[in-house]
Amino acid sequence: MEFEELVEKVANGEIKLHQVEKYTNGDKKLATEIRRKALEKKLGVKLDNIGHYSLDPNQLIGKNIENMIGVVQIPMGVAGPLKINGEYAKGEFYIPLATTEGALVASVNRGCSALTEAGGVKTTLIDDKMTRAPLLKCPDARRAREVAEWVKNNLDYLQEKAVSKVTRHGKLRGVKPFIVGNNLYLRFEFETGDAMGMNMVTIASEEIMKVIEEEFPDVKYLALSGNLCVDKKPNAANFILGRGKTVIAEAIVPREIVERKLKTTPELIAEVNYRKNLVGSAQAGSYGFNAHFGNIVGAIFLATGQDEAQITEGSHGITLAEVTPEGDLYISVTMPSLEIGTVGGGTRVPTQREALSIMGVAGGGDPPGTNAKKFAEIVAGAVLAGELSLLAAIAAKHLAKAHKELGR
Ligand SMILES: CC(C)(COP(=O)([O-])OP(=O)([O-])OC[C@H]1O[C@@H](n2cnc3c(N)ncnc32)[C@H](O)[C@@H]1OP(=O)([O-])[O-])[C@@H](O)C(=O)NCCC(=O)NCCSC(=O)C[C@@](C)(O)CC(=O)[O-]
Ligand SMILES: NC(=O)C1=CN([C@@H]2O[C@H](COP(=O)(O)OP(=O)(O)OC[C@H]3O[C@@H](n4cnc5c(N)ncnc54)[C@H](OP(=O)(O)O)[C@@H]3O)[C@@H](O)[C@H]2O)C=CC1
Repeated sequence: MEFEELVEKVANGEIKLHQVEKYTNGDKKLATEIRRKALEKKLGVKLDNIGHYSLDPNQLIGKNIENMIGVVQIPMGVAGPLKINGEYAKGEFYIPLATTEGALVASVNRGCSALTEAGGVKTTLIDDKMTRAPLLKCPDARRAREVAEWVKNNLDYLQEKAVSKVTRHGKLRGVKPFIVGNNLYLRFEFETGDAMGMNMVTIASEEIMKVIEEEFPDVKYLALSGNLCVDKKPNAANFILGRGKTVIAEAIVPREIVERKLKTTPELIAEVNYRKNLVGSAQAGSYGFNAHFGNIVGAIFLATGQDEAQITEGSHGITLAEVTPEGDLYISVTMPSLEIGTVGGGTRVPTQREALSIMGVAGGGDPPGTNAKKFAEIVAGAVLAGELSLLAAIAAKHLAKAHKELGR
């Protein structure tokens, strides 16, 4: 069939959007063009910019996207250099940020400048795991408790019998059972190397369920995700137990730098932080005891091919600010659930992979897991820079002015 005829048939519904590849000999780039042209025709709109891209749909469709019609472009800026004294990230880093919010990159850049001049950010990884919590319906709570005990005592067996069959890097390292009435939620914890790990742990958890169904025929495996994982929703479980990387970034910023570069004082930053980020957030019932983790996490996620829905949990966390006995500023960010990876998912899209390469974290680490850990430390450092700058701007009453000048 000719191009125009195919466009017409897709526009009038004779060929469904997801069936176009059947008529292009599997050429996904051509199918992408046909879908977009058909949509233009049907809706009477022009989609020229969406149709302008360097990515190859043949590499993306079937791995990263379905019904592809083109690409959305988000401007990418860079903040830095940011000096990080981490356990995995050591040195000065530039941070790619994809955003359309004017003043955001300038703000993170200012934070990087102040922190680097102050000697850098110290980062500490507290925990690293990806979780999946299948749901089992048991005859009663007592049976649920028995099953949970069996699972706790048989992790090595489950690793060997189930997990190792479907992944090399995925390792079952723990389980936290929750019982509600006759429902059993098994929150499995896995190491996932450099992958964020959701596909890996989902596939592994299904294998585990097969073993459990065999072992406990009276127990009904009902759902692979029982919502105690917890994926892509604000929640207390991840805030308390952690998910993905749990990471802390901290720094001491000398008073002189706070006054010169941030136009305020350590005392005012500490007071604004206490009354806004701690008291204000408590009153709001928020899991974000911070000013804008979501801004920096979101911009880095979009730039580097992370799962954008997990910005939700990335926005959880606490910012602390206090004046040291020497009169300088101590500031820290504690991020309980930063779900990120440097392999898999959107990280293999060429533009996103280039963004990861700016930080020296594209692909798998040697040994596996070290690249993702390094990336987590860099993200936490960037979040600290963003918090410092925004808190300072609010303390100095510069927020509205900054957004008038850079954001409209
Ligand atoms: C805008 C600034 C940085 C000006 O800050 P300033 O101190 O007036 O700027 P400056 O010209 O004196 O320069 C100081 C440093 O800022 C950086 N800088 C300065 N200008 C630029 C620029 N154009 N591009 C890149 N970097 C820039 C740069 O690093 C420079 O130092 P240097 O490196 O030159 O030694 C400051 O006012 C600021 O950070 N404001 C806060 C803006 C912000 O954080 N916005 C985030 C979004 S707000 C939001 O979405 C969340 C919110 C607020 O609703 C959450 C909540 O409820 O709290
Ligand atoms: N399935 C679901 O329920 C959900 C899926 N997602 C999506 O899942 C995707 C991410 O899943 P994820 O599991 O991270 O990625 P992948 O599914 O791509 O799994 C990672 C792959 O990389 C391989 N690998 C090679 N080198 C390494 C290394 N150094 N460290 C770790 N793995 C390595 C793994 O092999 P091996 O396994 O043999 O170790 C595996 O095949 C995203 O697209 C996300 O949007 C998000 C939420 C839920």
